[in-house]
Amino acid sequence: MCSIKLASLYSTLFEIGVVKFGHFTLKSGLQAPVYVDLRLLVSHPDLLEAFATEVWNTLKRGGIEYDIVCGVPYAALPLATCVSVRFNVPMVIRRKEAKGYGTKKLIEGDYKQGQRCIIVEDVVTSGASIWETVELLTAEGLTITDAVVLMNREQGATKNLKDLGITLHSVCHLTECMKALHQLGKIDAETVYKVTKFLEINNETKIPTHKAVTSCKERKILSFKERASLCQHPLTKRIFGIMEEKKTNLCVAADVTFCAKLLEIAETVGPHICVLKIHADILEDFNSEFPEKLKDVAKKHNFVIFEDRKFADIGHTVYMQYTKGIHTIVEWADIIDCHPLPGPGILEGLKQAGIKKGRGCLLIAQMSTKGNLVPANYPEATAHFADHHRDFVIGFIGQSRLIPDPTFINFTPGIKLEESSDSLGQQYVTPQEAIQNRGADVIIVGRGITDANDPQATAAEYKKAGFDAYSQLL
Ligand SMILES: O=c1ccn([C@@H]2O[C@H](COP(=O)(O)O)[C@@H](O)[C@H]2O)c(=O)[nH]1
Repeated sequence: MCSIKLASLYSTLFEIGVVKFGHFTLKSGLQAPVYVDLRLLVSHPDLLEAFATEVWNTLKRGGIEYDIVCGVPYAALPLATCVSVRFNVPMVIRRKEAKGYGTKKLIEGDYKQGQRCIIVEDVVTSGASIWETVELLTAEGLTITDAVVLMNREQGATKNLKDLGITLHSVCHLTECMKALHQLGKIDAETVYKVTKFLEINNETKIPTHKAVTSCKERKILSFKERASLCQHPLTKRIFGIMEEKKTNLCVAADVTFCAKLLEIAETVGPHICVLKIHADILEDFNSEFPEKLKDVAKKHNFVIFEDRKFADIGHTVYMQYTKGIHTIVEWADIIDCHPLPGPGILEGLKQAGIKKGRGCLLIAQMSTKGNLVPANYPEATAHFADHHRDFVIGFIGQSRLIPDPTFINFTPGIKLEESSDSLGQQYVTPQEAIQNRGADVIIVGRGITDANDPQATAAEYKKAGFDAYSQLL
């Protein structure tokens, strides 16, 4: 049972449209029957102040001591500001991006190393945004052990943050709010049932691990030349050699539907790339002469060919998909990729055909798309898998570096010069973000280059951005 005071606050939240019931898509891509939009609080200063007082009381009841507050940008900034002003606690502001001029600070405000900071958040699902803020403030020397949230959706954040050493204090819980609204006659039993079921099924959302598992600070960054010298697999050695010689870590994804167009792109971007990635199955006029023509261009411009087939079946089937049919991929693709999901059999099947031809395989550890279902522990399991198949696995496709081993190549798709997304869930980060913060070695760029007015000049631009980003780490 919640207090009368909280019940009346819940009722007001419902009246002003902060808590809504219906069909919503969350930031993670998950479809939910309930949505909490606390950004609306800024239009109700009395309510904002009432909740700031509840935040303060929650921390007081928990006996939490702190010197500074910091709101998770941007939605929790008004709440943190209100706590700061109302209770006279100094505040710092975390910027989402460093300023490109002046001090280039990521945190605004005065603070000293070792000061205790409390993180203030409006709503939590997995706790990812709180954790991002904790990581950043900790790197700046602040001490963080606790966070406080206004509305806990009860979908895993408390446990996720506890596992990371952060105690989460919650002013309101979604189930409690829903029960209060039902008792007050604001919502019906069916809505309560739907939301309860949704929360039961989705109570273990994870903090996505898109940041490099092994950060650049923790591993020594080697030049591509040094990495080539360490490799056992001839193909990995060759790719690092090309990267060093051509000063490029750019892979172009030529997703076009006619062979002539693909060959034209290969000619145009060839001088700027180390790898050309294709999807042979989208070529409407694929024919037996095409692979030979593509191999000639690859030889001329010194790049390797990657067929992004994303194999995902049992060993016997993938062996046939790799070697038979109209594409006979094994005959011309230096690199292929597969999902490790089916288990070791998939690699055994591909290896039977690929090893003797000196081919290599990338394991798909993470996807770049919004709402993808890759579980949090999948990338680590993929890394383990790679370790046991070094004779064929040459690296990973993913959004973060999985293991520091410099003999694996990390390819990252979802790259554009500006952070953005497409209408079908693709999410883009910049070459700098992918390489410097997420540990990518090779950036995969598709439409950013192929749809540009001048693909050659744009490829040169991406080549420079990617190579500079890596060189700055050395
Ligand atoms: O997680 C993944 C895995 C593969 N891709 C592939 O990369 C390119 C990206 O093309 P853009 O035009 O730059 O979006 C495309 O061929 C995908 O099949 C990926 O995007 N995400």
